[in-house]
Amino acid sequence: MELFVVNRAETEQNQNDENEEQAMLDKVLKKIERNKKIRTKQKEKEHKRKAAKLKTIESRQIKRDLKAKIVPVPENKDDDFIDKSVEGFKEDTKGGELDQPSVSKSLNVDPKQLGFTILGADNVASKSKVKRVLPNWLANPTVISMNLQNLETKVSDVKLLDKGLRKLLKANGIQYFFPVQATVIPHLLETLRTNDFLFPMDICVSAPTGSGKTLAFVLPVIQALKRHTLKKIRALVILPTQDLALQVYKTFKNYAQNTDLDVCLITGNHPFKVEQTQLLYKNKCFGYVSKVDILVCTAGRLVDHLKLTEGLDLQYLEYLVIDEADRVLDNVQNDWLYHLEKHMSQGENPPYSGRILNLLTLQKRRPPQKLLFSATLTQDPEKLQKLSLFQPKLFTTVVEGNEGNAKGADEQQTGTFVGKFTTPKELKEKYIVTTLELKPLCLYKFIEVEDISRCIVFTHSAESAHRLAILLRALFKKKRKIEDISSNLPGKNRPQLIEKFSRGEIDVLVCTDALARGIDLPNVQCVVSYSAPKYLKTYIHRAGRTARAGEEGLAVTMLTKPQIGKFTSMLRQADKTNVEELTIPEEDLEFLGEQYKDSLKELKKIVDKEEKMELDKTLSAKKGKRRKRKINNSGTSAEKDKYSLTELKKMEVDKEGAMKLESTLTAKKGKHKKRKRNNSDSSVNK
Ligand SMILES: Nc1ncnc2c1ncn2[C@@H]1O[C@H](COP(=O)(O)OP(=O)(O)OP(=O)(O)O)[C@@H](O)[C@H]1O
Repeated sequence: MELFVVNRAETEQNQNDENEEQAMLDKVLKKIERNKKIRTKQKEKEHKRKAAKLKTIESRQIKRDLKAKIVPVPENKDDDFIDKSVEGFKEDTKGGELDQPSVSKSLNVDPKQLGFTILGADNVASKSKVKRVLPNWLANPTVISMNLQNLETKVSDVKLLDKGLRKLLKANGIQYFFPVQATVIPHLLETLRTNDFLFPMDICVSAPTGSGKTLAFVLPVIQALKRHTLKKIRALVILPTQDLALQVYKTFKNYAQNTDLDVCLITGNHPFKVEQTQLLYKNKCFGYVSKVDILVCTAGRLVDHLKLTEGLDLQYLEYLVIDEADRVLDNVQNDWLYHLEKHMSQGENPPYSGRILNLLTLQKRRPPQKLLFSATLTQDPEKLQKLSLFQPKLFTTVVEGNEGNAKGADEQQTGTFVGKFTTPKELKEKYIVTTLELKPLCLYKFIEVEDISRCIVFTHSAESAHRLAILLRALFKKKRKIEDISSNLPGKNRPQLIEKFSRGEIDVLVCTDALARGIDLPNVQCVVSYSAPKYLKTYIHRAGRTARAGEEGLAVTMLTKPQIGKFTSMLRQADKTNVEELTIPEEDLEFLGEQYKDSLKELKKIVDKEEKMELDKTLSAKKGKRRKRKINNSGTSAEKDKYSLTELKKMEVDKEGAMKLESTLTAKKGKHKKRKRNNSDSSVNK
């Protein structure tokens, strides 16, 4: 029985195993079947995908063939966006129809109907150039003549101009107005008549260097302000550099001499406190009172005063003049416009929220009239937008072709005129090709051969200006008086040097671009760009230091061979295609070899000496600082007082403070002496 039981159990066990095996087998078979199905599906998909790909490639090929022959944009003669000079744009002279390609014809595809460029084509026709669309006021300016030779407008003919000002002009030798003055002055005087009931329209003036832009704003501003006697800052004139601000200040002073108007200059050339006292004073009854009607300043110094001068009030501003406007607007470091607007919005409700200069018109308050001037005025509407110009008007000169025809005339009629940077007609331009090693010698030879006696040389840095001046001095010996001027020079010395050059006491002035803009120096025969200018604007302003006010002048640029291409293409932007090369034969330079070597040695000697002096100076300054620290830490109070007195005197910052300190010191000394005497007397008595 037991055995039977065991056998039965074994057969049952075997049966179970077989079943399990079968189930497993079924499972595997099912899995294989499923995988097979998936694979065939995938294969089908792959097949379909390949077929589709083949189809797209074929269709693309067809499109490409088609595209290669058709013109993408349908004809529209009035469309400014189509640059008709683009290759492929062929006009049928008979019917004005587009040149229909044969393939498109055969495929029965009309490019006019297509009207779009087919993407992905190999032979893509070059894209048509997108033309700038300017605001109407920029596209349709009032064109000013560039001719300073045949002047037509007599000063006495401009009856709108005040008699006193006309007299002063004559006294200064001005009989006729230059074209920019003849156009802008009457316009501003005319708006002055309507200012009381209409908000004044802002103006932008773009005219060549030396064409008399300064008087175009100085005279109307003086005439407008002298009508009322309210002592408030009513005109703010912003300039990019100290030297230029000083020059404009002098012009204002000159023409405001017979009026009650007070002109003030703030550029940082004087201590801050001194400038503050020039601007205003504090009255016990009325608080802060302005001493100024016309404020001439640099943007940076204006920001300092807006932030720190209590009582400075620009709420009564009638004119905001920005000379060299493109340069001033580029001045982002101090963000003068933001600070000015913030200042002008003081007391506004709601408080400052940006663009106050425009908000004023919305709030029906008279905004200051903005007058922008430059020889290279920006035509970037976005930059001008920053100033929130109110119904602006553009006055500009046009580039004249060789035949004397104004090129811009046609464009002006079509409303696409954008103007170009222009230089005076009297300016001659040349370039000299040389190597870096021979450049100074080349310059020397050029000045000598051309017999140039009044010349400005521009270099890229203060250091190179200084070294070039030393080298030229060594080369010329005493034949020419040469000086260098740069921002490294202390503030007071710069105007002195400029004055000296104006008086003719300096023959060659080597400088950096700090002097490139606006500076009006008489009778400059030639301007040399010793370092090639990087930008067209820089070139135009440098060259503009000569050929001013209708005089003749020469601008020479020194180039190395690799610089020629970039220079000529830069000039092409201003339509200058005939600037000639001026050759200085190398043979002429060869026999100067010994002289050049000696001069270089002298340069090295002087530079070494200067560097040593500079080092000594820094060392003594450090010593001074250490001494100061020592005295502050451990010195007696008498020593401290004496030290701070000398420091104050040195700085000339607070003369009153220095005097007070001096008097307390002498009083202390007196007391000390008295005490000593008393002591000795008492000891004698004893
Ligand atoms: N109507 C005029 N007749 C004679 N000379 C003039 C006249 N107007 C201005 N000038 C003189 O022309 C020179 C150049 O004038 P101004 O400095 O105003 O030129 P600008 O256009 O401002 O030049 P820049 O763009 O370089 O600043 C000055 O010496 C000035 O005295």
